Order: sequence, then structure tokens, then C-alpha cells
Amino acid sequence: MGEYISVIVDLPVKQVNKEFTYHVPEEWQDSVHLGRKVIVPFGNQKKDGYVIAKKDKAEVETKDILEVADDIVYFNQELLQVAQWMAEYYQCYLITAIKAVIPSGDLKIKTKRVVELAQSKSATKQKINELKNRAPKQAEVLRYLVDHKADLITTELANKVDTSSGTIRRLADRGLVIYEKKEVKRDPYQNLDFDESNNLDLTSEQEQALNSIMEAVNNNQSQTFLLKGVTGSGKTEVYLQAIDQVLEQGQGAIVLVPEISLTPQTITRFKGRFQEQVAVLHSQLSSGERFDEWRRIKNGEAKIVIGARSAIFAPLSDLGLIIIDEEHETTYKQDDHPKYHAREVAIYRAGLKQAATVLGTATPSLEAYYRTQNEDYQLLELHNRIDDRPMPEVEVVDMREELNRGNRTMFSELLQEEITTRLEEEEQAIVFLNRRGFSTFVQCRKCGYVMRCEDCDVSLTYHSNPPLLHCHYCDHKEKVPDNCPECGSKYIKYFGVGTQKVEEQLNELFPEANIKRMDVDTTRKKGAYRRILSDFKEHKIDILVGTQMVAKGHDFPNVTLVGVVTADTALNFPDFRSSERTFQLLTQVAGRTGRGDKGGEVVVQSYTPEHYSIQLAKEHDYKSFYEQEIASREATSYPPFSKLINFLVSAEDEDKVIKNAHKLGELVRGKIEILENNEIQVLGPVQAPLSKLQGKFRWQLIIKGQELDLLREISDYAVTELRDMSISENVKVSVDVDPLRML
Ligand SMILES: Nc1ncnc2c1ncn2[C@@H]1O[C@H](COP(=O)(O)OP(=O)(O)OP(=O)(O)O)[C@@H](O)[C@H]1O
Ligand SMILES: [Zn+2]
Repeated sequence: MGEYISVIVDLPVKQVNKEFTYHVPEEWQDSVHLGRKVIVPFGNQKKDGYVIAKKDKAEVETKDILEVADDIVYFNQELLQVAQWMAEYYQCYLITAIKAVIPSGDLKIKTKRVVELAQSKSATKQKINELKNRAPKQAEVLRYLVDHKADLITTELANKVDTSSGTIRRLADRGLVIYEKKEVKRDPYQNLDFDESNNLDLTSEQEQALNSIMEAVNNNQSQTFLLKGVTGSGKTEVYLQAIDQVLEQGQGAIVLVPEISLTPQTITRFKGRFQEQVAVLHSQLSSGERFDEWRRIKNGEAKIVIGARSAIFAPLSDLGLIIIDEEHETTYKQDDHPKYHAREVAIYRAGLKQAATVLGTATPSLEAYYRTQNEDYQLLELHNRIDDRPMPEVEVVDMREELNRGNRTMFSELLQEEITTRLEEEEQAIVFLNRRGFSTFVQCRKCGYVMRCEDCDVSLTYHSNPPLLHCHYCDHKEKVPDNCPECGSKYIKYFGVGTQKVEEQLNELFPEANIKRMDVDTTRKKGAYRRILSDFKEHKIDILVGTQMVAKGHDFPNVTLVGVVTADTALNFPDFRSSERTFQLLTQVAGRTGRGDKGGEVVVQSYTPEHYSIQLAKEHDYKSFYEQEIASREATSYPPFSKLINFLVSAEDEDKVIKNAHKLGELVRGKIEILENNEIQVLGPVQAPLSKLQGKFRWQLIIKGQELDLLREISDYAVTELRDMSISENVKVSVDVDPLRML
């Protein structure tokens, strides 16, 4: 039985994107099965491969596998199905999808050599009596081992009884202790205390939401819910109690949060309720720590997984519930192959297991809310904040008028007044700006030349400490030139505002206040993020300045003011979702205030205050925003009224990129003609908005239509044809199904 196996070879190329059959020698036949990694002869090479099935016979002549790679079972049938679905839906190689699903990096089990008693306790006690006078230290060590179950290595044990390692060696020589290899679990949270928390009494809205979710869970229905709850309405408490009930039924749950919300506060809330049953997976863990958490999940020790996007692949055996918090966040979509969206993967996986999925947010993506309208998803709403706290008052300030009145600073009079009041009242404020650095571009005043990254077609951002120009796309850094590289003049000037400058100006205006900045630049060091947040919580900081990082997820009752320095940054992006992004971001950041009983206010500064995203965010009016936005999507037939595939053509040689992009366009249009379809639209090819990145020129092409299957057929055809042509050598064509960002 099962002499043969089907293997997916770890070589991401088109010709290899299929199953290969190998023979398994007798000695390995029991251990080699689905999910195991093997080493196989491939051509005249050795390659890794993953077993996706066992077979009794082979249709073709087969070779023997060379080796079994390790003793890890990387995936089961369920996760294989998820990978297969991803490969098909997002058009990538199966091996690429499989590798997204399994753990990567250092997959070694950490062990230590601990000292243990060689004989039974009663036998040892006898020896202690014999040794007591002759070798008192040796007796003490034995006594310690009788009394404690400690798993200590030699030096640790020697320390405990204040002796040297030699004592323990002598005991080993006498055959009284032995060394045992013991597994060590790397636990990234072992040094943290979690305050235990218990279920709160739910509000009636929370109760209703919970009941609907549990009805689906209890009936094994793979229903998707959209839990739309205003900021501070207690969505997290609903998740916690749903999970509690899922656990009681012996099932497990996955909770996805955006990487940026994976704050100590969030983890504490889950660990505080469920202790070591919670496993945490995110990119800041070492691969060893991640592997240990992965194994805790796999062997059933941890039944709740909280993590960023890729935690959707956690190897839980009996999945009952998936929660996706802040469902609208773009980080749920992966930028590299497989370019999956965690929400779609979640819904697929939940379908396999008859599990329920809950998408939670205050500002649903248009796609998700649309799906509640046609009853694909079930809508659950929390209209009110906990304790009926009012939504924060939002003031929109027209910065053009400020300038007319002679205010040349970046802060409106209103914002300055409000900050002053907060400081007097000993309350706290958050000041938000979605751009880091000091000045966002540097320009010669004489000739107008803007300093740009050589490898990316973007302007360089000036950072003040140390004074360097940074590329935010490739992390290249360079000195600020004394003279303009173009015309040689000395009139180099700094324009645009970043968080560093905001911090500096706030320090000038409010010298007595304690001001801290939180963005990528101040949180690089391990633990920095946690420290800033805990300082803010303990009110060691009065004003927290920052990017997205300050905008999301936090629950600080003493924050009574949020200032948005400019609301317009996202609006100017060339993307059909820019209004949606702006509305979401403003609503989220506004939601960080008024969470305690002191109320809260928001000051939003803008140069386009009349824009509906800003006006409706001010009114906390999602419904009107949705209606206005969905109408414009329908008129232009953008998602959710169509499906998109984006092709990105890139290479170091610009001419080649242009040629290939046009050829791709021809192939796509030709195929559409053959299909006699006049509904599918082709947009482009055009130069991508980010026209050069890390030394590569970029063009793009979008196809848009009702039926994704048709779009995929076109894409498959065009990409394969192009790949076979000689002009495409050294050119990369990357396919993105359901693209979220089109830069
Ligand atoms: N039923 C309840 N009774 C009392 N307090 C509650 C209840 N539910 C939640 N809370 C508290 O209300 C606060 C806000 O809740 P929570 O953070 O869960 O809201 P949220 O909807 O997830 O917020 P956001 O989307 O803004 O991050 C928290 O401090 C939470 O502990
Ligand atoms: Zn660059």
C-alpha cells in the first residue's frame, strides 16, 4: 500500500507547476505521507518537494526519493486545499501557495540537557543517607532533585545548591543522575504578566450580535458576519465571548488583526482572558519563536491563534470560528505571490470546516458592506459606544482660510487652543499625520530640481536626526547636497511636513508638555513600541505624535483630543479607493478619543474640507458615505461591480518594459476578440504611477469584467504567450487578482 507519492517540487517555474510521482523505498513507506517534505532527484539536481498524496501505482516510470527531509508534517488535507484554492484563485504556482501556508525559516526544535534522577525517589533517598556525611554537597543535589521537578541544566542545578558542576559530574559517574534531552519552548511572552479578565455583562446590542454568531457556530454553518460597530462599541468583547463558547465546544478560533494593531494592549486582552491557550503569530517574532507557537497550535496546546494576515494558515485542527478585526485594512492583502486577501482565504477555509467568520470594523470596506446588501453576509450592528458615550465632536478647519488670516504655521488656531486646554486639564492628545520624516521633499529654489531616489521614481524625504535624505520605498539614504546637483546653486529648500517636523514645532509651541513621536523611525528597536504605549497609558506623555501607528486600535480613556494635521494626503492618490481610505482613516483616528467619561474632540485640518469623505466622517455617517461611494463605483463599474486583474510589467531596461507592456496589451485584446466578449474592458498599458522602483521601470495594464473566470483565462493565455516570446527575457510580469493598490 502506498508505495508511490505525488510530490510538488520546490521550483517555482511554469513547467514544474504540476505533480510528479516518485517511488518510496520500503524503509520510509510508513513515515512518508501527506504534508511531509522529501528530497527527490529532479533532472540531474536534488530538490525539496512536498508530498500531496500517496498512491498505489505509478502511471509512468518513477525514481526513488533520496531522503526524508525532517520529521515535520507541514500541512494536512485542509491546508493543502487552501493552498490549491489560492494557487487557482490568485494565479500562482502551487509551490508558492504551499510555502505561504507552512512555517519558514529556522525550523529546529530547541533542546537542553537537563539533569534527572537515575533511580526512583525511594532508592535515591537511601543514597542520600549514605552520602550525607561523606559527600554532603552531592547529597544536597540529590535532595534538591527529589523535592523539585525543575528541568535544570548542570550549571543551573549547581547554582541552586551552591556547588560546582564537578559535584554533578561525580553523581553521574556514580550512576545516580543522568542527563536527558528536553525540549525548550521559546515563549516570546514569558516575562509578561497578564491581568486576568472575566466576561463582562454584555449590552443588549452585544448580546444580540453574540447570539447570532453562536447560532451559526452551533449549527455548523459557514456563515460570514459583518459586525459593524462604531469605534469603542465593544466589538472585542463580542469576539472574546464568542471564542469562549467555541472553546467550550472543544473547537478553536483564529483572530486576525492588522500587524499595526497587534499591540501589547490587544495581546494582553486575549492572553488575560485565555492565558496560555493563546498563541501569537506575527513578523516580529524570530522564526524559532514562530515555529514553537506553530507547534503549540498543531499539537492542540493552543486553541486560539491571534496574529497578522498569515495566521489564517494556522494549523488548528478543529476550527470553529474566524475573526477578522478591522476587516477594511489593506494589510490583509499580501503584496507578493500569492497575492491573497486574508478575508477571502478565511471565508474559503471556514467553508471547508463549516466554521463561522466574523468581519469586524467601524468602517466596512465597500465590498464587504455590499455583500450584506445582497445577503451574502449577515449584518450585525453596534450603533452605540459602551455606556452610551457620545461619539466625539469633529471640527473641520479650512487651512486656506487660516493662511488668509496670516497663520503660517502648520497648526490652526483652533488646534492650538484645544491642545492648550488639554494640557491645563491634564488630559492627553494624539496628533496624527500620515507622513514620517521631517520634510517630504527637498527642492532647489533656483531651478526647481527635486532630489529623487536614483533607483525609485519618488522624491527623497528629509530626516533631521541624523540629517539625511531617505527613500521611503527602498530605504536608500544619502547626504543632503550643499549645492543643487542640477544647476549648482546654494538655494536648497525643504518643503512639506512630516511627523518629525510636527514634533519639533509642538515642542516649540508647548515647551512644558511632554511630547513623544511614534512612527516606524522611533519604534525600530525591540520593545520601543511597547514602551511608548505604556508611557502614554501612564500619562508620562501628554501629546503623542505619529503616523497610522497612533491612529488605530488603542483604547486610552484619558485621550480627549485628536488632531489631524492634514486630512488630504490620501485623497490625492491616483486610486479609485482614495475617498474610501480617507473616510476610514479619519473615522479610525477620531475614534481614539472620547473613550473615557470625559468626552472627546477631534480637529481635522484640510485644504479640501468640502470633500464628502471628510464631511461624512465628521458626521460619523457611514451609511451616507456608503451610498454616495457605491453609486460612483456603479457608475464607473469598479469593484464591487466588477472584478479586476492588474498586470505589472517591470525590468531594468525601460524600452523592454514598454515593448512588453504593449505586446501584453495586444495579446489580451486579441484573446478578448476571440472570446467575442464586449463586456471586458482593458485599461492601458500605461506607465505605473510609481514608474520606477528599486532600479526597475514599471508599466501596468488592468482588465476589468464581471466574470473572474474569464479574466483569468485571458490572463493565463496572455502571460503564457508572452513568456514564450524572446522579447520577454529578463522582464517580470506579475499578476494581481483583486488588486487593492494600483501604484
Ligand atoms: N459590555 C461591556 N461593559 C463594560 N465595558 C465594556 C463592555 N464591552 C466593552 N467594554 C469596554 O469598552 C471599551 C471599548 O471596547 P472595545 O475596545 O472592545 O471596542 P471596539 O469596538 O473594539 O473599539 P475600536 O473599534 O474603536 O478599536 C473597552 O475598554 C472595553 O473593555
Ligand atoms: Zn529608492
